Amino acid sequence: MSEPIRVVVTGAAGQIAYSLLYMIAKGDVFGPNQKLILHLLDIPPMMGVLEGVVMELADCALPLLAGVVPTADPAVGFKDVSAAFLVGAMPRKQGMERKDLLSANVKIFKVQGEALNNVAKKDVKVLVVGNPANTNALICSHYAPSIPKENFTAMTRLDQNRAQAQLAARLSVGIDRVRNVIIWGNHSSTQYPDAKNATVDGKSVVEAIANNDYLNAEFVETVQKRGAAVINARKMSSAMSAAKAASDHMRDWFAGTKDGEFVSMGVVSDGSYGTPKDIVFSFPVQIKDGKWTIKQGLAVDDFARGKLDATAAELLEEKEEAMAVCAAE
Ligand SMILES: NC(=O)c1ccc[n+]([C@@H]2O[C@H](COP(=O)([O-])OP(=O)(O)OC[C@H]3O[C@@H](n4cnc5c(N)ncnc54)[C@H](O)[C@@H]3O)[C@@H](O)[C@H]2O)c1
Ligand SMILES: O=C(O)C[C@H](O)C(=O)O
Repeated sequence: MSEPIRVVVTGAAGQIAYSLLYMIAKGDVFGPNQKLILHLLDIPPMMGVLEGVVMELADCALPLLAGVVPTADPAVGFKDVSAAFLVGAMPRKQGMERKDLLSANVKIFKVQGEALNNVAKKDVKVLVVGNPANTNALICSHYAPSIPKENFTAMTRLDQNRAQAQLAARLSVGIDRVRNVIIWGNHSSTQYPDAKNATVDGKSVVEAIANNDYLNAEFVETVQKRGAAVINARKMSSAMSAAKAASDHMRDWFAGTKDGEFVSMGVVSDGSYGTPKDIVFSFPVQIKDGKWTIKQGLAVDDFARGKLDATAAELLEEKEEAMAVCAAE
């Protein structure tokens, strides 16, 4: 059993954290042999609720959980952490787009970037879940210049899981038989869920489904709008599935991807696939020894090109607005 690592979850009194903390503390993310000290960061008015979460974590009687640090102070929350789940932010309500949250939420990620810069381990792996996730991750990295840009990622794994589930249902096969579906771009309704490189039992999904109208329209729109559909039904945004996706994202980042497989993560663009540099764009990545690399050489046809350009344009607009909000602080 190795020494405990410190892991922070922000928004620890909120609904995603309520599912996520249990997944982390029972070993789903860092494995069955890795002890943890969980740092739980939220805002001062939520400290009473957080006390209840701390009690429940204790009552789960989890052998891997070596300590819990509840706090409203980012300097304590981010101190010496090896992994950071940045969940804490306002969720959208019915009728809103995720970018409507930008001016309220982006300031949180400026403050937390500065705190990570000052007190976290320099090799901390940061996953931004709070929306608009891609742009918040960019801002967080911008205000943490002593930590490599590669260490900041945004979550599009929920979109990937949704896409995989849609394809598996369409094909009437188990979820684990569908691989390598890609989410390109922003975690927003401009994202491009791409089944063209996906496989079912190692064979092409495009050939198995044999219906390009479905793959280019209904499939894309269902995944793009799934978050809104959950909000319309639950009157609250997705939480259990978001926690599962955050757990999947961080597990793969630490443990690596399987040979021949890739997963989607929002990462700082290096210009791959003709995208603008220095925005956080979701790409297919392969991961080895804790480092991700963008999967190169996949075909991008004219249809896909239009989708990639549209989602990149939205990210450039969000970046400009976010930088202006932070500069005005
Ligand atoms: N990327 C994704 O796929 C994805 C999926 C689902 C939800 N989300 C986003 O995740 C965020 C959280 O969703 P939720 O349902 O858990 O919301 P929630 O309102 O239940 O919880 C958010 C928590 O964050 C806390 N918080 C606010 N400001 C904070 C700060 N400065 N520091 C620390 N904590 C702070 C709040 O007090 C609250 O406890 C939202 O922005 C939501 O839109 C993203
Ligand atoms: O859609 C939302 O606002 C929440 C989350 O980003 C989701 O995709 O479910």
